Amino acid sequence: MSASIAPVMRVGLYGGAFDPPHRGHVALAQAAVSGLHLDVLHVVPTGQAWHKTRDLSDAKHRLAMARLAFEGVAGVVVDPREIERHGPSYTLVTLDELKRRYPEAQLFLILGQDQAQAFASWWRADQISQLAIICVAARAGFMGETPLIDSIQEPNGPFQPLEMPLVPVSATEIRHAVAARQNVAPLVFEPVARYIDQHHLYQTAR
Ligand SMILES: Nc1ncnc2c1ncn2[C@@H]1O[C@H](COP(=O)(O)OP(=O)(O)OP(=O)(O)O)[C@@H](O)[C@H]1O
Ligand SMILES: O=C(O)c1ccc[n+]([C@@H]2O[C@H](COP(=O)([O-])O)[C@@H](O)[C@H]2O)c1
Repeated sequence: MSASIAPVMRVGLYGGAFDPPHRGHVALAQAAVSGLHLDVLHVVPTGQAWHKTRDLSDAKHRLAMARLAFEGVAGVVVDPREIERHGPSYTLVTLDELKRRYPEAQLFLILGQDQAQAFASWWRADQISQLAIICVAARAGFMGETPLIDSIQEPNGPFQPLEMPLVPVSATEIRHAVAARQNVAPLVFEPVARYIDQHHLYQTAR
């Protein structure tokens, strides 16, 4: 009788400021879970975004909104580990932690195209690509004339494309729309819109 071999677990990491989380974020998470056959996708709101010039909104709000946005999305857990950790939120550290939690798993790092284009500037980027398969979704506004597959293969990348319909929305646009008292219903899910309203977030554009 031959012993059966357990399939390798497939674990994803999808980090972001989620300030606020929007329909593009949820579409990307869904595309990752289904397209990559993930057993679990850790959605990790950033603690300290060393790479952003703007101060992020309070972590407690971003975490609460991420929980509302991703509630009920199959395969997703919202994971506060970067918010609970001290110091800058380096993705390599988070991947190391996930590797310790799932020692036998294949790890996948999920990015939108803008972050893939900035990837060379990340902390210890070369080590990240040894720990995880990096999967990149096309993002409206970042395509230019270059098809996704060409642009993500240079200058340094072992990137794989992640199929996803283009969702033309950004958190910046939402913060500006809220500050301008415009309707953000087409861009965020209703519980997130309600949270923004109840907590008076984004009253001035940043
Ligand atoms: N509409 C979208 N389509 C595809 N990927 C997206 C989209 N919005 C965000 N992402 C990806 O999700 C991750 C987290 O993004 P982030 O939380 O910074 O949102 P954002 O909309 O880019 O915010 P901001 O406008 O404040 O920079 C990044 O990898 C980003 O590329
Ligand atoms: O580790 C790094 O050096 C690093 C540099 C830039 C971005 N990241 C991560 O990439 C994810 C998406 O970033 P952002 O700015 O689009 O929210 C988020 O989890 C960030 O912490 C990570």
